[in-house]
Amino acid sequence: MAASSREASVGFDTVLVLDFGAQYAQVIARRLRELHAYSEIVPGDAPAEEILARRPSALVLSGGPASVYAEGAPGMDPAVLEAGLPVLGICYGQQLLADALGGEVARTDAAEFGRTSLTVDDPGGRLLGEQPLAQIVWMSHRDTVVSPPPGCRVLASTAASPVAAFEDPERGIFGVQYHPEVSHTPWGLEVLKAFLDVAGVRRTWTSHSVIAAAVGAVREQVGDAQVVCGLSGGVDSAVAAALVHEAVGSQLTCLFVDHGLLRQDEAEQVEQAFGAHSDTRLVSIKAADRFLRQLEGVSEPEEKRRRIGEEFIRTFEEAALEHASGAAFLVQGTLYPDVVESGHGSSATIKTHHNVGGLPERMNFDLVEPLRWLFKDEVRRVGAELGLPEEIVERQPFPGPGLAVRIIGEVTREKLEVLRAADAIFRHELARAGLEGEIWQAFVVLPDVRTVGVQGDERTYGYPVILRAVTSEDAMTADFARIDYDVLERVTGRIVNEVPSVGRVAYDVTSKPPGTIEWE
Ligand SMILES: Nc1ncnc2c1ncn2[C@@H]1O[C@H](COP(=O)(O)OP(=O)(O)OP(=O)(O)O)[C@@H](O)[C@H]1O
Ligand SMILES: O=c1[nH]c(=O)c2[nH+]cn([C@@H]3O[C@H](COP(=O)(O)O)[C@@H](O)[C@H]3O)c2[nH]1
Ligand SMILES: NC(=O)CC[C@H](N)C(=O)O
Ligand SMILES: [Mg+2]
Repeated sequence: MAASSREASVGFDTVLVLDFGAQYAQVIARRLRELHAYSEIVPGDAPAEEILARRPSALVLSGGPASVYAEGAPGMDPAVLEAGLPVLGICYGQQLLADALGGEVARTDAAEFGRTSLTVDDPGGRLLGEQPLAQIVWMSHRDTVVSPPPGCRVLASTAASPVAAFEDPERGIFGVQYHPEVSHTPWGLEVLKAFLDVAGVRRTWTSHSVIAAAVGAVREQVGDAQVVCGLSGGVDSAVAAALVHEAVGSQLTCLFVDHGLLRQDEAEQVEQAFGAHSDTRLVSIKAADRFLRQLEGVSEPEEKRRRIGEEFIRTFEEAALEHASGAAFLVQGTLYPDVVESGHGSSATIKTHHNVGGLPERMNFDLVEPLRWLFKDEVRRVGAELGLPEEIVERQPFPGPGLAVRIIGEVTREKLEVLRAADAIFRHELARAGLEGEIWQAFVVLPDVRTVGVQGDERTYGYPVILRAVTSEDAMTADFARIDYDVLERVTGRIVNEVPSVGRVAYDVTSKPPGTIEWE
């Protein structure tokens, strides 16, 4: 069905991150890619054949919540280590490596969480050889390696970790107790870079080479067949469409669906932006009635996504018959975080994004997803490189299920109107205050409750709305935006005055985690 990972990595040296349940295995993959080494995440316990079939040039073992000496602790197929690939273990990964190779791991008396002072005791090694002897690292552990595997030299220590880093470059074995992937470890990126250098990983993964590889893979996948692309006006589908257009030109027809869950004036704006300056055929489909019918009486978020995902596919199928000679390939702008959050590998399912887990079992399409292995910032760079205008490349994300996941409970036409009006005011005022650039996403949420107020000496009993604005790097983590109270006051004043049924406005100050960006 979907393009396999092997197609994505053709022509690039690949570093596989074996995930042992780390909170942010993605962050390791991101950092490696920042260093221009292509990286993907696989479940830590995947069979050796599966891992080696990807022809990795090196492996990184992630952190994880378990203790290696505990019963049932996640481990790896021993044949993976026997293959002799360069390996870097991080935290749990380091402990696993030590345990597998004859070292010793034990619980320490003093756990280390957060900022920790590290001493490089042996500056003669490859991993830390170029680094300051005293430095700050970020730790998150209770267990520690007390003796390294025979043949490995100890490079560094902290108060609670006698073996905070070890290596045997001859055998390609490296381990660090701390987290080089997080920005709180100032010399962390240098650790990863040193590892890639010793491992001989070629760092050739750039937007330019990504485009060349993706264009080739798309051509090979679709041949001279007709292709349709779900185009939302968002960054991901715009970049996916541009890539596919580059690959197969006039075989591509883009389908924009107005499902009645879009923001104020959005349909017209998308039609204008993409109809005007693009040489790709764009078909605009009015489908509000059928989507809203599917959502009648539905309040559970996963069920909303599933129904919307299915209705998208049915709409695309009909449109492909009518406008694209029954095209059997569907291009989607699916990104890596969509895949990860929908419960890929060993990560938990947070929400089944409509375009991944929300897809129906039966459909008449093979998927073409050239961005399935990319993070958002990487997609933006690819878009810029393909020459897409800045207003498209820098656009804030908007979820495919649209306002349906911002109306808590059942979606009705009346609630859609209330939310659209409030949302337009919030975004307009942010733009006026010049804050759009620093905010990842800003929107309004309509909860399923009523609230008492007083306006013009009269009791009101209307909706509260919640303003949500976040900063983020890749939507995997996020923080609430520190918006000026004056701006919030202006927004609130306008909303309660201009949207009659809203009597109260709140600002959401939750980060992700523990919240998610959307409320559903
Ligand atoms: N209104 C729509 N019409 C057609 N296709 C859509 C629509 N909304 C979403 N899709 C499809 O679902 C995919 C996933 O949606 P998603 O919102 O994650 O991406 P995007 O809209 O392209 O970019 P962004 O994340 O920046 O909003 C899109 O890339 C597109 O293929
Ligand atoms: O196309 C989409 N289909 C979905 O079902 C979906 N759910 C969340 N999002 C968007 O994904 C990013 C992360 O959102 P969360 O923190 O709410 O999980 C944010 O950018 C969200 O807007 C979706 N996009
Ligand atoms: N962050 C981690 O990988 C923790 C590893 C292990 N659970 C410990 O406490 O040491
Ligand atoms: Mg979108």
